[in-house]
Amino acid sequence: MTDTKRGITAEDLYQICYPSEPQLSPDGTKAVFVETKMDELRQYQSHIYLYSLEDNSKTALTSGPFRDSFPRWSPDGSKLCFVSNRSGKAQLWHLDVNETEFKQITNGPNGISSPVWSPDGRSIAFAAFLRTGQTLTEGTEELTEEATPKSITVDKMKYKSDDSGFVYEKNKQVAVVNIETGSVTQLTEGTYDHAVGSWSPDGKWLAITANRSVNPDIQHEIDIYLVPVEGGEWKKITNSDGTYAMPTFSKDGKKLAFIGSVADQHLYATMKKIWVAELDAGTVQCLTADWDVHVGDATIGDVRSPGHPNPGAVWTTDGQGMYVIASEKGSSGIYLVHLDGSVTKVVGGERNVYGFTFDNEKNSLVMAVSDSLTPGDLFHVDLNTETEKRLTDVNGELFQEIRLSTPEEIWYEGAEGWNIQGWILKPVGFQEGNTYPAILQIHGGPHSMYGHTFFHEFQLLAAQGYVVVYTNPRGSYGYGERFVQACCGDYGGNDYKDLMHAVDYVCQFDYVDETRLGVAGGSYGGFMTNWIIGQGNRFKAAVTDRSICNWISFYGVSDIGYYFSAEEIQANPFENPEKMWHHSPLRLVANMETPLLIMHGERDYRCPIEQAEQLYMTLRHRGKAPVSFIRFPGANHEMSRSGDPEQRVLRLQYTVDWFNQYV
Ligand SMILES: CSCC[C@H](NC=O)C(=O)N[C@@H](C)C(=O)N[C@@H](CO)C(=O)O
Repeated sequence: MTDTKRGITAEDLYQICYPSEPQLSPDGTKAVFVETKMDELRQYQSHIYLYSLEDNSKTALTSGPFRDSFPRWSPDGSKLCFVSNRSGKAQLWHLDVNETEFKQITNGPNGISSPVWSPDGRSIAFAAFLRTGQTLTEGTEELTEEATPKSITVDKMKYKSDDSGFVYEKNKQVAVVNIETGSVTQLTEGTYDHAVGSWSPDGKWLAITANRSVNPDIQHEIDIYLVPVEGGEWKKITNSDGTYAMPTFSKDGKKLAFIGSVADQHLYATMKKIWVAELDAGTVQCLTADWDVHVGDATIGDVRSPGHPNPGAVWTTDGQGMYVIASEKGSSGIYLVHLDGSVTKVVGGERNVYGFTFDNEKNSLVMAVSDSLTPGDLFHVDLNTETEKRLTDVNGELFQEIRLSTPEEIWYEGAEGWNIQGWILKPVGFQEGNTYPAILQIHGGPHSMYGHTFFHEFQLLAAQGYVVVYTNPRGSYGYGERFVQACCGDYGGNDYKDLMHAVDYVCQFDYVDETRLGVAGGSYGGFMTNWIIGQGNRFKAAVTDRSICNWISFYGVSDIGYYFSAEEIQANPFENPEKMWHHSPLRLVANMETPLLIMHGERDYRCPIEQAEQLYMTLRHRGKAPVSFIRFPGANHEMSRSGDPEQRVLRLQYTVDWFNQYV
């Protein structure tokens, strides 16, 4: 039979869509969700859809060239609110389920996010960025952001963020809007960032998070607070000893569950745990202290933008536990954490659960799931019968014409005999007896996890005839706390060896042509790519994206530089510049002879473009290896995942062209 299917292309990105944020209605008969896709102008659109679990119909509730998100049911299920940029900035909108008209509720000067309904359905709490002195005034007063100032006085260290740009004068504040009158009450103020958590069941308290330390530049702790909605004294729940997030009240209002980690020497290289506060007793306890698994979705992909609102800890009705997403060995699933600390896997499998909504009455859920061959779809799970039903197939038509490669999982011996997990993607159209070039892909973070999720770039390389190898070296999530922390202070040491052992492992297969190897990675993965080509000429070509090459300059220019390198490199430029330099690939340029493609976003504040500029200039000056430098105007660190669609496609094309030319 002739295979009429084709390999995936870079431009297929324009067709790929995905659902997210499923939210079951209070009666459990329907779910709303967000579907994100690109329009004919190659701009993102996201719309709110309604899925009826009774007749399996799917209806678009919103449309047009807008980004709609955060759909949330009112407690009685008669209304929906959502966030939309349809009037310019992201504002809160409101929709009566039986009507088609939307009503704008907020008019925050810099947009709003994260709406949460009050239990009586009269108000909605939300978060908004506000400049010092700026307020969320009542009603619909027209407020516009001032023009770019002629000068900027920087008087704090956390003054820019890759995500939000220059935040020198803005802070995230929590407010409550009455949906009938539109009156807004701002609950927080000052030069601190706050985030909305949940309402107490009696509607009197709002659980929020904030870093209100004396010096938030240096003290990174985030605390949980209870704020009385009608005014009065706040209650501080945690003790400024860690970073805590997403507090949710138990149904009886007596407990608060949240996700976080204690701040010891590690801020990032620490797995998130589940915590519970007993509000009357004033105690806080870590429920999962002995569970060596990261709470949250650590999976890294390149189709969905990271940081989709995650349900956090979802209490069971009997208050005896909570459902969470957690990440293990390349998969993320749903787990039930009991109050006694025991944990039951509720939804497993080789896949990436990136969102869910639970129906306690029916003991069922709707989840958003990706796997190696699916960018994302919604599934209904009935936990009584342990049956699953696929609700959407949003890329079904497109993927009918595409031949994808199915990854094969590998476990191999890394440095010090450690067991390392990885995957091999054989070329599309693979034929026994043939040999193929291979590309090693390295993820960033370094505290993230490759896994059972869709990766367009890998499929594209497989379609171009490459074997793609991707593994989780030490530093990755998914294999316990010791594994996550094992790269700290040793960048380019055993993490590098774990990756080289992966290359040795795949080169033992007859189908891999070990004379035709390439290497690619982004961010920390770009650091490692630079490091690898500084070690010798094993690879024929390399692609380094949003990379780090010099920890000394990174310290002062990255939004996280001054504390990220303290933990990850375990050095700073004023006490131990030698160590900073020792771990900097720029130190190794004299050895670099591998043809290198450098790609970087010009507005990347995480790994600023000066990193790419230094590497490019030094390599050009030496003139030993072909080097090409592609700058992406306006792009930030997230460009390859959620940036301008045309830039994303260009980036993929440059990558393929570079490997096709040199490998
Ligand atoms: C504020 S998040 C903490 C820093 C984060 N590290 C996570 O482990 C990070 O941004 N690190 C970059 C250097 C990096 O490697 N980023 C990765 C993962 O987001 C990337 O692919 O860009």
